[in-house]
Amino acid sequence: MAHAFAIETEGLSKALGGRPIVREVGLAVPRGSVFGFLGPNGAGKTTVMRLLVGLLKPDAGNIRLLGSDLAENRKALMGRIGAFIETPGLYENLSGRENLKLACRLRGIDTADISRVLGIVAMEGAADRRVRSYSLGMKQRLALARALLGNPALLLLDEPTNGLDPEGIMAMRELIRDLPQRIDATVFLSSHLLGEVEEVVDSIALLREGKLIAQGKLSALGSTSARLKITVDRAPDALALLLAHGLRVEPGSAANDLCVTYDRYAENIDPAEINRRLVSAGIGVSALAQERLGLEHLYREVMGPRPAMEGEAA
Ligand SMILES: Nc1ncnc2c1ncn2[C@@H]1O[C@H](COP(=O)(O)OP(=O)(O)OP(=O)(O)O)[C@@H](O)[C@H]1O
Repeated sequence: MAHAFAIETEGLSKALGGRPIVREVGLAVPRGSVFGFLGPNGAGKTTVMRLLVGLLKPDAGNIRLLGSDLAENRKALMGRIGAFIETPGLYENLSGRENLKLACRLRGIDTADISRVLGIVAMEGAADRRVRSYSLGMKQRLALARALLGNPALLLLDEPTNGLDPEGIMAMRELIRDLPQRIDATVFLSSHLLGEVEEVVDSIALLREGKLIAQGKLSALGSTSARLKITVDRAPDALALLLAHGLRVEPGSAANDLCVTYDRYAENIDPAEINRRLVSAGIGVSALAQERLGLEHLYREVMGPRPAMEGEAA
């Protein structure tokens, strides 16, 4: 049956140790998307993942995966979902291939699928070595291969680049970016690092303190804020003039620069009109550039300032 969403939750809530950890989360993950589930450490991302694969039972709310209710169809659904949550959980004394064979046996998957998934994660060459000798990046790739066994329609990846070195992060990122072309699946991916997912996902949800605070297509979410950078010959006069017109304007990084920040959808800001106003007040305008503020800006706005590091001034 066709369904628009690979994951849909409604009022999903869970308390752990007497503390509410997941609070009325309503996720809507479009089918076929690469979806980034973002939030700072401790926001509750792993707990949501564990609820989605049935490792935890919700206190309240519903979960629909691939169009079916998880509580009613858990067994059938688990055969269509690949997941990699928290640690890779591999047998160190077995080779990569043996780990995959074992996973096939446990899940009733034909072992003929092993060469396909090894090919996707580019691990054919190392498949017969013991996992003990693998780098963390290789272990993560093998864990991804295991999640891909049986050609799942939904793939849940919890912080797949956690603990990897920059090279490992790059390799995993490229792998995830290419997944939609290689497999016909929805990919739901959690991370606490925005920069890490920004290039690979098409939609995101932001979680803070167990609550969903934004959700939608990256293009829509990331591009609503915009900035107009203006270079003038009399910055203080220009600043006063634009403030008097009710614009959100502040001095820019250089002495002759001003920055106007606005919402592209909510506010109708016309750069040509601003230029005319400045020029007719006798202010020379030498440059006027419009730039969209990326997801980084939204993330900071929604998530609040980055907490000060140890030894850093507050
Ligand atoms: N079994 C548990 N009992 C009590 N509290 C728990 C339990 N499991 C998790 N928590 C708490 O729930 C909160 C959310 O944890 P969770 O691991 O879901 O966050 P996260 O967003 O995945 O963070 P991280 O990126 O650090 O993994 C944390 O404050 C954690 O200490």
